[in-house]
Order: sequence, then C-alpha cells, then structure tokens
Amino acid sequence: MVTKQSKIYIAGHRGMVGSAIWRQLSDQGYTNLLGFTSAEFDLKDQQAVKTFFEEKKPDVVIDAAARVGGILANSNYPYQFLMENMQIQNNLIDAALQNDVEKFIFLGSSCIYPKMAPQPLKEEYLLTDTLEPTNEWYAVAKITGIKTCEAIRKQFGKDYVSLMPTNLYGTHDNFDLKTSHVLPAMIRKFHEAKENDNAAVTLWGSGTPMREFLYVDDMAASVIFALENVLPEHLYNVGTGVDRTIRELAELIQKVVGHTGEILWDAEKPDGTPRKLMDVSKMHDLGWKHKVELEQGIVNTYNWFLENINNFKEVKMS
Ligand SMILES: NC(=O)C1=CN([C@@H]2O[C@H](COP(=O)(O)OP(=O)(O)OC[C@H]3O[C@@H](n4cnc5c(N)ncnc54)[C@H](OP(=O)(O)O)[C@@H]3O)[C@@H](O)[C@H]2O)C=CC1
Ligand SMILES: C[C@H]1O[C@H](OP(=O)(O)OP(=O)(O)OC[C@H]2O[C@@H](n3cnc4c(=O)[nH]c(N)nc43)[C@H](O)[C@@H]2O)[C@@H](O)[C@@H](O)C1=O
Repeated sequence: MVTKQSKIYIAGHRGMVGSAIWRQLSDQGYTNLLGFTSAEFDLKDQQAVKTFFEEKKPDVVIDAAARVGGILANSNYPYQFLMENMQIQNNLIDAALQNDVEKFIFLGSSCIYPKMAPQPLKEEYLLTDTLEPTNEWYAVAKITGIKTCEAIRKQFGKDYVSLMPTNLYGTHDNFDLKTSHVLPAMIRKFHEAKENDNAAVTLWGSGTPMREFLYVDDMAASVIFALENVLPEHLYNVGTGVDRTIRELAELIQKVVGHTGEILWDAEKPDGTPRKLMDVSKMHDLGWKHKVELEQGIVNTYNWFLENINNFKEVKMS
C-alpha cells in the first residue's frame, strides 16, 4: 500500500516529466522522494543501479528516465535510442524486482503502436503490425519495457504498470532545435523569428501529419493516479483523445507567440507517422482525464520559456 511516507524513487526527476511528477508529489504531501542526476548516477551502469537499490530500498519506482528526442534525433541515433533505453529500463526494472519494490510505473510512448494501425489506437493493437521507421528503435526499447513489466505481473503478481504517453510538452521541455520535439521547436523558432523582424520560419516536413499533445502537468497527474490506485491491466494510453495537423499546430503557436512572418516547409525533413491518436477511454473509465487544453498549455509553456530563456541550465537550448 502506497502512503505519503512511502520511499518513492523518481528516475529522471530533473526531466520535463520527472520534474512535474516531483513537484506534484511534493505539493501533495509525499515526504520521502528520491532523485539523482545522470551525473551523480548513470542508470546505464548495471552495478551502480544494483548497489543503489540494495542501499536505498525504495518502496516505489517511477521511471521517467530515458534517452528522449524528436523525429530527427530518433532517426539519426537509432543505436543510442535502442541500447541506452533498454539499459536504463532493464537495470531499473530488474533491480526493483530483486529488491522487492512493491510498485513500478514505466513510461512508454505512443510510437509503440503499428504505423498504420486503425485510429484511435487501442492498447490491444500493440505488436499487431510493423512500426514507424523513424523511431522503431526507441519503440522496440519501450515495447521491451512494457513486456518486462507485464511478465513480472504475470509471474510474480507485482503491481508493475506501463503508461503510454502521447506527445508531451510543457515547462522544462527540451528546446534544442536538433533534438527537440515539434512543439518546443516551434515555440523557439517563432519566438526567435519574431525578435528578428518577423523573419520567415522554416518547419519540417509537409505539415500534414496529425499529432495529439498532452500538457506535462496532466501527464504527471496520470502517473500519480496510477501510483494511488491499483490499475487492473498492465498497459494504459494517456492522452487527450484529440489531435490536429502540424500545420494547425504551427498556426496556433504563431498566434500565441505573436509572429507575423511567413511559414515555410522543408520537404527534405521526415513527416514520420501520419497519425497516432490514442484511445484514452480506459484511463477515462478509471477516473483520470486531462485538464489543460492545448492553447492554454502553449501559453503556459511560452511564458515559462520567456521567464527562463536566459537561464540555460533551465532551458535546454543546446
Ligand atoms: N517528451 C515527450 O514527448 C514524451 C516522453 N515520453 C517518455 O517520458 C519519459 C520522460 O520524458 P521527458 O521528461 O520528456 O525526457 P527528458 O529528456 O526531459 O528527461 C529525461 C531524464 O532522463 C534522465 N536520464 C537520461 N539518461 C540517463 C542516464 N543514463 N542515467 C540517469 N538518468 C538519465 C535525464 O537525467 P539528467 O537530467 O540528470 O541528465 C533526464 O532527467 C521518458 O521515458 C520518455 O520516453 C513518452 C512520450 C512522449
Ligand atoms: C513523442 C514522439 O516524438 C517523436 O515522434 P514525432 O511525434 O514524429 O516527433 P516530432 O515531435 O519531432 O515531430 C512531429 C512532427 O512535427 C514535424 N515538425 C515540423 N517542424 C518541426 C521542427 O522544427 N522540429 C521537430 N522536431 N518536428 C517538426 C515533424 O516533421 C513531424 O512530422 C519520437 O520521439 C517518437 O518516438 C515519440 O515518442
């Protein structure tokens, strides 16, 4: 039974998702949170992870640590996105099992589903067809994590559960233009172009793919929902259930930022999967639902970006 005094280790506690989880747990009176930076403790190091669990013996593990990036980073570094993510998650999950951790929350991604699966994507579509080529390595790593947690539920009866976030955005996001996801990249590009006399902004692909976006505070709330409840199944989609084209997203962000110049599209860059809208009815039926709609989330994120733009430690710009 998880209580406010349970020792909860948040792997990746400084990341966009991990820091939101930490903030919300602290605000809700959880007094025994553990977190370490990758400089203090490399989760790719199996022995270091084993020693950490033997010494610290957490009651709960929330895994928000991973090698994360947008479509270009995934496409350019397939080996790292596969190997690093398998090392991190396998070290954490196995050490948790060996040290009798009662609850483990694993974060996957909507890219685990087949590229051309029917939409909206249901959890049972996992492994029914081939993956999107631009991020299949990251997806295979995530699928391994999901199946590992499922095996532990089946064989050892432990409450290890996997949440599948849709595209996430928000405060403490990554704004580096080479490795970031589309939403923070657009905020930065439109902002810098506005400051440069409303110069034209060049975006990637055709603008026709569709994406669903969940604000990071809602994602953190879904993790705490999974922490405080024993969810009956092993895998749950977490999203808003609403998507839009990348072009529509660009026009919305352009409006929020106040850029008035031209938008150009670089067809040399990949579009990625045409659509990956998730069916979120299972989490809705259990009682979780998102609260922050897209335009408000973009306003919050842009305000945070402006407040922190000169603090490079906070805003990952390179
Ligand atoms: N952002 C998104 O759109 C989506 C994210 N997700 C998933 O959500 C989770 C969190 O993502 P997000 O918050 O965006 O990612 P971030 O990149 O913001 O944070 C990742 C965290 O992982 C930590 N980390 C990475 N490698 C190591 C390592 N070798 N050893 C120790 N710590 C490490 C980093 O620690 P440090 O800061 O100390 O270096 C960082 O805090 C991930 O599992 C990701 O796959 C799923 C779907 C969408
Ligand atoms: C969360 C999810 O995130 C990734 O999948 P993705 O959603 O395809 O990634 P993305 O956000 O980078 O792109 C979404 C769309 O947006 C277009 N796009 C336009 N202009 C820019 C731009 O300037 N930057 C970026 N990054 N994309 C742009 C881009 O061409 C694409 O069509 C994987 O990590 C995947 O594994 C995963 O889990």
